[in-house]
Amino acid sequence: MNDTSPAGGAASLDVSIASKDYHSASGRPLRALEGLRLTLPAGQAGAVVGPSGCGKTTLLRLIAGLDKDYVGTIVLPEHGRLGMVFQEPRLLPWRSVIDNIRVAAPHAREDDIAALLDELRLAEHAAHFPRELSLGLARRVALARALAVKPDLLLLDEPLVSLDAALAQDLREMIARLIDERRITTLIVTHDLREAIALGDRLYLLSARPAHVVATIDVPAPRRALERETAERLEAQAKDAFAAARAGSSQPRHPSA
Ligand SMILES: Nc1ncnc2c1ncn2[C@@H]1O[C@H](COP(=O)(O)OP(=O)(O)OP(=O)(O)O)[C@@H](O)[C@H]1O
Repeated sequence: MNDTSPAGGAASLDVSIASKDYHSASGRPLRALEGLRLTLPAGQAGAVVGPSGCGKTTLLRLIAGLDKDYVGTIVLPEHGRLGMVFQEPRLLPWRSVIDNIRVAAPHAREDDIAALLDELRLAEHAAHFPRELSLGLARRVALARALAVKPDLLLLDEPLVSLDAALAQDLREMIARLIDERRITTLIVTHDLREAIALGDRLYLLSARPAHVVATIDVPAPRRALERETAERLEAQAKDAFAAARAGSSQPRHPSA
């Protein structure tokens, strides 16, 4: 019924999900995704934006191979090594920060781990335990852990949610720099359009549940130098596409940015 596989030479992420149903305790099916297709070119950052409860986390879980109960095909970038950061950092509580990273990436070189800790401003926390970390710090450790495996695909689920504005901006800039420098194919899930525009090279706008892509918008490069005017234009364009989808004219389209 489904197929999740590393690409045989192709480097992009290709997702084609005919349907994903959940089954409630009463046995009534709940359709989370239907006819959802997206392609993310290698080395790019894609941002999946959609209303609360539309199926964003479900989509990430399918791509990560954590849930295989769906109808469709998912082709991962070559080699298919995944790094994932969940909304909750999910660190091992009995391990220090550096050991959390070592356990997840046993083949990582110590100097690569040290460089990651430096880049994420975690060096002074290397010996700390998760209970000693704020949510913002724990997210950074989770990100370091995901990057330490040198993923072919990085999956980020609402990386900035529940952080105050200053911390969110700080982490957003760190993520943008890391994925730009390392050219990691990255898929970010968010409910926040501005966050998506700040982090994504390409935006995938999802409909309400059952989710499908109602529009794909390319963010003009270079993303980091995006002018406020351009960002505002993209935001308006995305809002129009969401409104059109809600009004029922939700034909998939690819407006030029
Ligand atoms: N294990 C499950 N069993 C039954 N229903 C589920 C399960 N997981 C998710 N759902 C339902 O599937 C739908 C999509 O959920 P999902 O968490 O993927 O949405 P989301 O867009 O990530 O939501 P949010 O923005 O609130 O994080 C929701 O209606 C949710 O209640």
